Amino acid sequence: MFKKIDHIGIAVSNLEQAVKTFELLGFQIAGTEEVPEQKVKVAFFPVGESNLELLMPTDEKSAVTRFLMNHGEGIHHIAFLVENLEGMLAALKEKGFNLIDEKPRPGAHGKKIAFIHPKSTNSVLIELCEVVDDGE
Ligand SMILES: C[C@H](C(=O)O)C(=O)SCCNC(=O)CCNC(=O)[C@H](O)C(C)(C)COP(=O)(O)OP(=O)(O)OC[C@H]1O[C@@H](n2cnc3c(N)ncnc32)[C@H](O)[C@@H]1OP(=O)(O)O
Ligand SMILES: [Co+2]
Repeated sequence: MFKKIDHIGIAVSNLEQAVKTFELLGFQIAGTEEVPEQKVKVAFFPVGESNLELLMPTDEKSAVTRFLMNHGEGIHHIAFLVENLEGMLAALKEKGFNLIDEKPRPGAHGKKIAFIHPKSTNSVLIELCEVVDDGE
Protein backbone atom coordinates (compact mmCIF):
# COMPACT_ATOMS: atom_id res chain seq x y z
CA MET A 1 0.00 0.00 0.00
CA PHE A 2 1.78 3.19 1.14
CA LYS A 3 5.57 2.95 0.86
CA LYS A 4 6.57 6.44 2.04
CA ILE A 5 5.76 10.12 1.85
CA ASP A 6 7.13 10.86 -1.63
CA HIS A 7 6.79 14.62 -1.42
CA ILE A 8 5.06 17.58 0.13
CA GLY A 9 3.74 19.93 -2.57
CA ILE A 10 4.10 23.65 -1.84
CA ALA A 11 2.32 26.07 -4.21
CA VAL A 12 4.34 29.18 -5.03
CA SER A 13 3.71 32.11 -7.37
CA ASN A 14 7.36 32.65 -8.33
CA LEU A 15 9.33 29.39 -8.56
CA GLU A 16 12.72 31.04 -9.11
CA GLN A 17 12.34 33.22 -6.03
CA ALA A 18 11.00 30.31 -3.93
CA VAL A 19 13.94 28.10 -5.02
CA LYS A 20 16.33 30.80 -3.81
CA THR A 21 14.53 30.92 -0.45
CA PHE A 22 14.74 27.16 0.07
CA GLU A 23 18.39 27.09 -1.03
CA LEU A 24 19.10 29.89 1.46
CA LEU A 25 17.36 27.73 4.07
CA GLY A 26 19.95 25.08 3.22
CA PHE A 27 18.08 22.67 0.94
CA GLN A 28 19.84 21.34 -2.18
CA ILE A 29 17.77 21.46 -5.35
CA ALA A 30 17.69 18.20 -7.31
CA GLY A 31 16.20 19.76 -10.43
CA THR A 32 13.21 21.44 -12.04
CA GLU A 33 10.72 20.01 -14.48
CA GLU A 34 7.63 21.15 -16.40
CA VAL A 35 4.65 18.78 -16.26
CA PRO A 36 2.45 20.00 -19.14
CA GLU A 37 -0.52 17.78 -18.34
CA GLN A 38 -0.73 19.32 -14.86
CA LYS A 39 0.14 22.81 -16.15
CA VAL A 40 2.86 23.22 -13.52
CA LYS A 41 6.60 23.69 -13.26
CA VAL A 42 8.11 21.96 -10.24
CA ALA A 43 11.38 22.10 -8.32
CA PHE A 44 12.38 19.09 -6.16
CA PHE A 45 14.51 19.21 -3.00
CA PRO A 46 15.36 15.77 -1.55
CA VAL A 47 14.96 15.54 2.25
CA GLY A 48 15.86 12.07 3.49
CA GLU A 49 13.56 9.56 1.76
CA SER A 50 11.08 12.31 0.81
CA ASN A 51 11.14 15.55 -1.17
CA LEU A 52 9.87 19.06 -1.06
CA GLU A 53 8.10 19.85 -4.33
CA LEU A 54 7.71 23.56 -5.06
CA LEU A 55 5.11 23.99 -7.77
CA MET A 56 4.17 27.01 -9.85
CA PRO A 57 1.35 27.17 -12.43
CA THR A 58 2.37 27.50 -16.10
CA ASP A 59 -1.14 28.35 -17.33
CA GLU A 60 -4.02 30.38 -15.92
CA LYS A 61 -6.16 27.23 -16.27
CA SER A 62 -3.83 25.31 -13.94
CA ALA A 63 -5.39 23.91 -10.75
CA VAL A 64 -2.58 25.66 -8.89
CA THR A 65 -3.55 29.04 -10.36
CA ARG A 66 -6.95 28.68 -8.73
CA PHE A 67 -5.38 27.53 -5.48
CA LEU A 68 -3.07 30.58 -5.40
CA MET A 69 -5.97 32.89 -6.23
CA ASN A 70 -8.21 31.48 -3.50
CA HIS A 71 -5.64 30.54 -0.90
CA GLY A 72 -2.31 32.15 -1.70
CA GLU A 73 1.02 30.34 -1.42
CA GLY A 74 1.38 27.40 0.92
CA ILE A 75 1.19 23.66 1.42
CA HIS A 76 -0.81 22.28 -1.50
CA HIS A 77 -0.72 18.47 -1.28
CA ILE A 78 0.88 15.41 0.26
CA ALA A 79 2.07 12.71 -2.12
CA PHE A 80 2.47 9.07 -1.09
CA LEU A 81 4.50 6.54 -3.05
CA VAL A 82 2.38 3.45 -3.59
CA GLU A 83 2.51 0.16 -5.51
CA ASN A 84 -0.25 -0.93 -7.90
CA LEU A 85 -1.73 2.56 -8.19
CA GLU A 86 -4.40 1.38 -10.62
CA GLY A 87 -5.61 -1.32 -8.20
CA MET A 88 -5.52 1.10 -5.30
CA LEU A 89 -7.69 3.63 -7.15
CA ALA A 90 -10.30 0.97 -7.89
CA ALA A 91 -10.32 -0.09 -4.23
CA LEU A 92 -10.61 3.50 -2.95
CA LYS A 93 -13.47 4.17 -5.37
CA GLU A 94 -15.15 1.04 -4.02
CA LYS A 95 -14.74 2.43 -0.51
CA GLY A 96 -16.56 5.59 -1.59
CA PHE A 97 -13.64 8.02 -1.92
CA ASN A 98 -14.20 10.83 -4.44
CA LEU A 99 -11.35 10.41 -6.94
CA ILE A 100 -10.15 13.34 -9.05
CA ASP A 101 -8.32 10.82 -11.24
CA GLU A 102 -9.83 7.37 -11.67
CA LYS A 103 -6.85 6.38 -13.79
CA PRO A 104 -3.16 7.19 -13.25
CA ARG A 105 -1.80 10.23 -15.14
CA PRO A 106 1.73 11.33 -16.01
CA GLY A 107 3.51 13.12 -13.17
CA ALA A 108 6.99 14.47 -12.50
CA HIS A 109 10.03 12.18 -12.72
CA GLY A 110 8.15 9.89 -15.10
CA LYS A 111 5.89 8.73 -12.28
CA LYS A 112 2.24 7.90 -12.62
CA ILE A 113 0.06 10.04 -10.32
CA ALA A 114 -3.57 10.34 -9.25
CA PHE A 115 -5.35 12.68 -6.85
CA ILE A 116 -8.11 12.05 -4.32
CA HIS A 117 -10.57 14.92 -3.83
CA PRO A 118 -9.84 16.81 -0.59
CA LYS A 119 -13.53 16.63 0.24
CA SER A 120 -13.01 12.90 0.94
CA THR A 121 -9.90 13.36 3.05
CA ASN A 122 -10.49 16.06 5.65
CA SER A 123 -9.58 18.87 3.26
CA VAL A 124 -6.11 17.51 2.56
CA LEU A 125 -5.32 17.04 -1.14
CA ILE A 126 -3.69 13.62 -1.43
CA GLU A 127 -1.62 12.54 -4.40
CA LEU A 128 -0.77 8.90 -4.94
CA CYS A 129 2.28 8.26 -7.10
CA GLU A 130 3.91 5.14 -8.52
CA VAL A 131 7.30 4.58 -10.10
CA VAL A 132 6.74 3.37 -13.67
CA ASP A 133 8.66 0.18 -14.31
CA ASP A 134 10.80 0.92 -17.42
CA GLY A 135 10.24 -2.60 -18.55
CA GLU A 136 6.51 -1.82 -18.86
C1 LIG B 1 3.03 17.14 -11.34
C2 LIG B 1 3.19 17.16 -9.83
C3 LIG B 1 3.67 15.76 -9.35
O1 LIG B 1 3.76 15.56 -8.14
O2 LIG B 1 4.00 14.88 -10.23
C4 LIG B 1 1.93 17.57 -9.10
O3 LIG B 1 1.85 17.44 -7.89
S1 LIG B 1 0.72 18.33 -10.02
C5 LIG B 1 -0.18 19.26 -8.74
C6 LIG B 1 -1.25 20.15 -9.39
N1 LIG B 1 -2.39 19.36 -9.85
C7 LIG B 1 -3.47 19.19 -9.05
O4 LIG B 1 -3.61 19.73 -7.95
C8 LIG B 1 -4.56 18.27 -9.64
C9 LIG B 1 -5.60 17.94 -8.57
N2 LIG B 1 -6.29 19.15 -8.09
C10 LIG B 1 -7.54 19.43 -8.66
O5 LIG B 1 -8.06 18.73 -9.54
C11 LIG B 1 -8.23 20.68 -8.11
O6 LIG B 1 -7.25 21.57 -7.58
C12 LIG B 1 -9.30 20.33 -7.00
C13 LIG B 1 -10.35 19.38 -7.58
C14 LIG B 1 -8.63 19.76 -5.76
C15 LIG B 1 -9.96 21.65 -6.60
O7 LIG B 1 -10.36 22.22 -7.81
P1 LIG B 1 -11.63 23.15 -7.84
O8 LIG B 1 -11.74 23.81 -9.16
O9 LIG B 1 -12.76 22.38 -7.30
O10 LIG B 1 -11.19 24.27 -6.81
P2 LIG B 1 -12.05 25.01 -5.79
O11 LIG B 1 -11.25 26.20 -5.48
O12 LIG B 1 -13.45 25.16 -6.26
O13 LIG B 1 -12.03 24.01 -4.51
C16 LIG B 1 -13.08 23.16 -4.20
C17 LIG B 1 -12.86 22.84 -2.73
O14 LIG B 1 -11.60 22.13 -2.62
C18 LIG B 1 -10.75 22.84 -1.73
N3 LIG B 1 -9.39 22.73 -2.22
C19 LIG B 1 -8.91 23.14 -3.42
N4 LIG B 1 -7.61 22.88 -3.51
C20 LIG B 1 -7.25 22.31 -2.33
C21 LIG B 1 -6.01 21.81 -1.78
N5 LIG B 1 -4.88 21.86 -2.50
N6 LIG B 1 -6.02 21.29 -0.55
C22 LIG B 1 -7.16 21.25 0.20
N7 LIG B 1 -8.37 21.70 -0.24
C23 LIG B 1 -8.40 22.22 -1.50
C24 LIG B 1 -11.22 24.28 -1.74
O15 LIG B 1 -10.84 24.91 -0.53
C25 LIG B 1 -12.72 24.09 -1.86
O16 LIG B 1 -13.22 23.75 -0.56
P3 LIG B 1 -14.59 24.47 -0.08
O17 LIG B 1 -15.64 24.03 -1.07
O18 LIG B 1 -14.77 23.96 1.33
O19 LIG B 1 -14.30 25.95 -0.15
CO1 LIG C 1 2.96 16.40 -6.46
